[in-house]
Amino acid sequence: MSNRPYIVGNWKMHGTRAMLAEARAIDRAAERLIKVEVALAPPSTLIHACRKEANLIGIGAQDCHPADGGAHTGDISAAMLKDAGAGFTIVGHSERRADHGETNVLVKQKAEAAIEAGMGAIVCVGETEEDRDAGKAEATVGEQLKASLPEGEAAAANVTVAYEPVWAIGTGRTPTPEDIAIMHRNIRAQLVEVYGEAGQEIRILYGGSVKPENAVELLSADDVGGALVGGASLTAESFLGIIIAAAGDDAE
Ligand SMILES: O=C[C@H](O)COP(=O)(O)O
Repeated sequence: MSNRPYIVGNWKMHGTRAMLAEARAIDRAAERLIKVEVALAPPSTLIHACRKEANLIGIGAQDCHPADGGAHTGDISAAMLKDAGAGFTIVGHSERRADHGETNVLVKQKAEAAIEAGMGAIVCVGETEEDRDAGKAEATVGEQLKASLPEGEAAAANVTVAYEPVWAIGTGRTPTPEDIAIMHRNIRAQLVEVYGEAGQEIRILYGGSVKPENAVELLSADDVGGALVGGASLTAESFLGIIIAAAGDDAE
């Protein structure tokens, strides 16, 4: 596992070509922040343009179809995303699980399709507020993970896990660093169970209302390998605030 924190911006359904200036500014600043690995997942329509504008940061997708190709109107395969310039894709984001009824089985197929196409896969998991209130947060995330993690020879080397409590996404609410550490410890144990020693090397990101003001605290929780950032990744100014927080002493 790279020791560098991995900070990924998920632009969700935001961004026209006017936002390429933000990608350019992030890319330019990332040159100085060599201790942080930075990536952006813009909407698919901007992947190619972002790849051309930004040379240093990673560019990825927010989803992919599990099939190689075929009669799937409106969908995009992993190979097409790779061809457009994506080096990874997010799969199983809670917004897709909720809005499109995506199951763990489908998330696993998508992760495997991404890896098969030569990309990385960021597999998202996270409990709802009801799960947490019922004391089922760890069990829920454990079940999601068990059924969503990709199999295959290249899986462990190309998968990243993002723990995103659904109730923390876009709400300004966050778990305590202790709660994050407990969840990441469980996720780590499961990764080792599935992938053996290679599971120790897989990065586990935290996502959910990460902002420049709370990034140091959230990133300091045990076994947090970086952050998956939504709203605060939409401007270079706020995203760089998080990247600088992640860089710590190496910011300048
Ligand atoms: O993919 C990113 C997460 O859903 C977090 O979004 P947020 O930072 O706007 O809470």
